[in-house]
Formats: sequence, C-alpha cells, structure tokens
Amino acid sequence: MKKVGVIGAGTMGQGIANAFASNGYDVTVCDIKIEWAQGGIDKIAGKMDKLVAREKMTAEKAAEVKANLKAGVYEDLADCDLIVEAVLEKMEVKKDLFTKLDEICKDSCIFGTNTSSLSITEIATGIKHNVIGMHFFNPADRMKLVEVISGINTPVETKEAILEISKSLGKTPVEVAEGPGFVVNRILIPMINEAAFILQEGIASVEDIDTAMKLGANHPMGPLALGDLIGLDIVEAIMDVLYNETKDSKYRCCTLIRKMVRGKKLGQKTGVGFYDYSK
Ligand SMILES: NC(=O)c1ccc[n+]([C@@H]2O[C@H](COP(=O)([O-])OP(=O)(O)OC[C@H]3O[C@@H](n4cnc5c(N)ncnc54)[C@H](O)[C@@H]3O)[C@@H](O)[C@H]2O)c1
Repeated sequence: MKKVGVIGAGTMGQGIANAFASNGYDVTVCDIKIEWAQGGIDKIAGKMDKLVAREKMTAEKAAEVKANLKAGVYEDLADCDLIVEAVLEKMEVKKDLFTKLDEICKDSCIFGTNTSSLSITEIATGIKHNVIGMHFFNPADRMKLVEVISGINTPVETKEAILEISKSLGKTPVEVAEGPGFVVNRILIPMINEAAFILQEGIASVEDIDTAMKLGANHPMGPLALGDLIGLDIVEAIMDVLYNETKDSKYRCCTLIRKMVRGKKLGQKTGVGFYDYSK
C-alpha cells in the first residue's frame, strides 16, 4: 500500500500528508480548489525548509518528502490504496465527498476519516468502500497517537490494515470501537468542561485551576489553557455530541463556555478566552 489521497489541506490535512510523505508514501492532496491543495503543500514545504535551516532535517530528506507530495483533483485518486479525509467536521460534507470518491477510487481503496466526533457508521452508510476512523492528533506529523475507530460495519481486515499503516508512520495506534468522543475526547473534553464549572462556581481562579492540575496531576498544561488552545467552540461542539448521543446530564456543556463562545472569546484563535493572548 503506497498511494494515499489526503483530502482537505488545512491544519490536519497538512500534518497527515506530511506524516505519509515523510514515510515513503506517494501522496496526492486535494481540496475544494487545486490551488488550495498546492497552498497546503507549500506550507508543509516551508516548514521543512525551516527545519533544514535549523539543521533538524537534511536537505536530502526534505527533497525526498517534497517529491512525495503533489496537488491533484479527485479523478487523480483512482488508483489510491487509502484515502484520508480531513475536511469540514460536517456529516453532509464528509458523506458527499465519499459518495463522489465511491465512483472514482478502485474497489480495494480504504476510506479513512479523521473526524473527531462524528459516527463512522453513519459516514459509511450508502458507501460501497470500507470506511474507518483514522483519528490523528494535532500536529499530526508529530503527535504519536492514532485512534483507529471501527464502525459497526467496518471489516476486521480493514482495521488490521489501518493499524499496520499507522505503525508504518511511526505512530502508536489504539483500537477503538465506535462511541461518542472515542477515547481521548471523551475523557479530555469533559475535564475541560468541569474546570469551567469550577471557575463558574467561584471555587478557584483560572490560574489556580491550571496550576492545581499541572502540579497535582502532572499535566503538562492546565485544562483551561488547553481549552483555549483547542478552541472553546470545538469544546462546546464535542460536549454537545457527547450529550446528544447519550442524553446523559454528566455531559451538559457548562453555560460559561456557551456564553464565551457567543461572545467570540474562543481562546487563542480569537486572542482571548480564559486567558488574554492579545498582548
Ligand atoms: N484541528 C484539530 O485539532 C483536529 C484534530 C483531530 C481531528 N480534526 C478533524 O479534522 C478535520 C479537519 O479539521 P482541520 O482543523 O484541519 O480543519 P481546517 O478548517 O483547518 O481544514 C479543512 C480543509 O478542508 C477543506 N475542505 C472543506 N470542505 C471540503 C470539501 N468538500 N472537499 C475538499 N476539501 C474541503 C477546506 O478548504 C480546508 O482546507 C475535521 O473533521 C476535524 O474535526 C481536527
């Protein structure tokens, strides 16, 4: 298995394309427009040039990785062995994409989705190809974990193939049966939500909540700083998925987070969240 199509040349698509290209795969990157796919590749190349300048990568390795990356259109993906999509986190967008690719890609091609919260089983409904969750973490070229998520109809052989491919990227895969939030987000996001409740109830300050978890639980980053890094809109969306799927009140989103999202205090990306990043 050597030919991979990565769809979506944004934050995750760039990291995923880089991870595959760095490990000898022949990668075609697609986006809504081919220029946007090329833009994503240019950003990956720019990152590598910086690593070469800092002597963290050889010029030969950078040239090799760049040669493995090209921008394309969906029709170029006909002989791909694997597709990994990292487009918008919307069910209809992902389904529409896989419906198009269903007609183009060879039968043995596996459709991987990098969704952080949507049902793999639902994405796969009506799709002839085998679909599986291949959930990378940001930045995808450096973070070691891949959650390999089987939907109810994902064949065991597809899962085995994706576990091996993940290892070939130098990653450590974990096997996950489909369930809202998978493993990492089901634990991590409610923890950030709970930290927001503690703040809202006036039990401790932003700084003290984060210090408590850094020094008391040995976390490298406090939960509120992490919420700011992920984006509070994303935290809210994932809490809503956990709640809507289970109707379990333990997953209700903290109203402080909802208020901050409405007020565009989303964290680092808007310059202010629990902390102020504007200075
Ligand atoms: N950002 C994260 O930390 C993170 C982590 C794990 C998983 N994810 C998941 O990865 C996916 C992408 O997230 P991101 O943060 O990279 O988003 P992003 O907005 O940075 O990039 C999305 C890219 O997809 C392209 N795109 C949108 N619709 C498309 C379509 N129909 N066809 C082709 N390209 C299309 C956009 O032009 C954009 O370049 C989402 O499903 C997200 O939930 C994100």
